[in-house]
Amino acid sequence: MPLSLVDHILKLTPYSGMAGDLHPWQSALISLAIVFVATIAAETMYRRATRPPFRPAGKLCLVTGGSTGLGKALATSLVASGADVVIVARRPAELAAAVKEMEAKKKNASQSVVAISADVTSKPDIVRIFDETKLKMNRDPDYVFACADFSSSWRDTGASFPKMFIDHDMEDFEFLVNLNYLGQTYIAHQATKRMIESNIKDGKIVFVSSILGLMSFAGWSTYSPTKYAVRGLADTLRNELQRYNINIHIFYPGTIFTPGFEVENQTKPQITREIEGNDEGQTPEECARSLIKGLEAGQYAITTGLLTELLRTVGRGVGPTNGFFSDWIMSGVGWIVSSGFTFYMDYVVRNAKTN
Ligand SMILES: NC(=O)C1=CN([C@@H]2O[C@H](COP(=O)(O)OP(=O)(O)OC[C@H]3O[C@@H](n4cnc5c(N)ncnc54)[C@H](OP(=O)(O)O)[C@@H]3O)[C@@H](O)[C@H]2O)C=CC1
Ligand SMILES: CCCCCCCCCCCCCCCC(=O)[C@@H](N)CO
Repeated sequence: MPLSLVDHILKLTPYSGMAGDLHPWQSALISLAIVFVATIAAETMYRRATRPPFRPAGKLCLVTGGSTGLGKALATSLVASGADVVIVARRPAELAAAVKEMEAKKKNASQSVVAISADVTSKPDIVRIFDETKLKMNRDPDYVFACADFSSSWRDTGASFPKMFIDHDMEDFEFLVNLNYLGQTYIAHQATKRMIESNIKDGKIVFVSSILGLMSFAGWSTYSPTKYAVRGLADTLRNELQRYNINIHIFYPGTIFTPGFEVENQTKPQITREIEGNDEGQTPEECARSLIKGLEAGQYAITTGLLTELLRTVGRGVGPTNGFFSDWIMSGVGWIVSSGFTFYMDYVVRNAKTN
């Protein structure tokens, strides 16, 4: 029998004695394994060569919602890695306290940490955020992180979340679209303009969605749709802004133990609590670390653990994977698990004694 390609390769190895003895099936299987390993190696090399760089040292980072919770943990970590940071939120006292904490984390004395009090739902404020940044820092931001959220802010609006659909006022829906969806849209829009104007190289805009941008259930009728919407925007801009060398990322955290989380728990229906109880949760610092790890790996869609990984891969739609084969395998598991979730969530809702 003529020698197969595998036999020729075997002859180059310490197993050269086996050349010619292989069954055609064995040859075929070994060939497949070789192709598989070579493809994964090529993919890994290609990803490394093309991944958008994340090097915060010396960069100007703008973090909305940077005074508490995830935004604050993230901004603090950016300061610790040598970045200049601007944090944006409304309440001046929280901003000042956060800046003070961050000052202590600076790597070198020349770094600046600045706070801007502004409302991301106000169009004039959006422009002012970038004008003030330029005035105070003398340049436009390299990286923009859109972390501002409703959670700690509903107290002064009268709106409250989460609730059952029928218990909401119509204004509640409008409020969250303005803050969670339009707030991130406006920030990204203005950031894009400034980055193009200033010819920023490898600029970054990071959107913050949620596990509730990948799945939803009872209690989240106002919030979850805005987090799905953020994904629609991120998917669009990831494609469109490549022309300007602006890299887009979207983050899907699960439960984070933040001030916002405490506030939302005040109105959280029992059903919502019960379903959410399956999520372990993270501290803001752990969550910020997950985000940074994903940025370092150059991932477009970044998650925080197995649960969000399963949902990300099973619901990818059309967009980049974080690994062609690994995501494929993960999505197979996700396919089964997400069907289980559906039965479970419906069971909880149908059998609940009260809302
Ligand atoms: N906590 C959780 O369980 C989860 C949170 N997320 C997401 O993570 C992000 C951060 O959440 P989290 O850390 O819990 O939020 P927090 O409520 O702890 O912090 C919210 C931040 O946003 C600021 N903010 C609120 N409204 C506005 C506004 N109109 N203009 C400017 N700044 C504003 C707040 O300051 P101020 O009120 O002074 O303006 C504060 O700095 C959000 O996008 C949230 O949706 C995702 C998954 C889970
Ligand atoms: C087989 C049975 C398993 C059932 C699994 C169901 C798991 C669901 C976990 C959902 C966690 C929701 C976190 C909300 C995060 C968020 O965005 C809010 N905190 C808003 O701030």
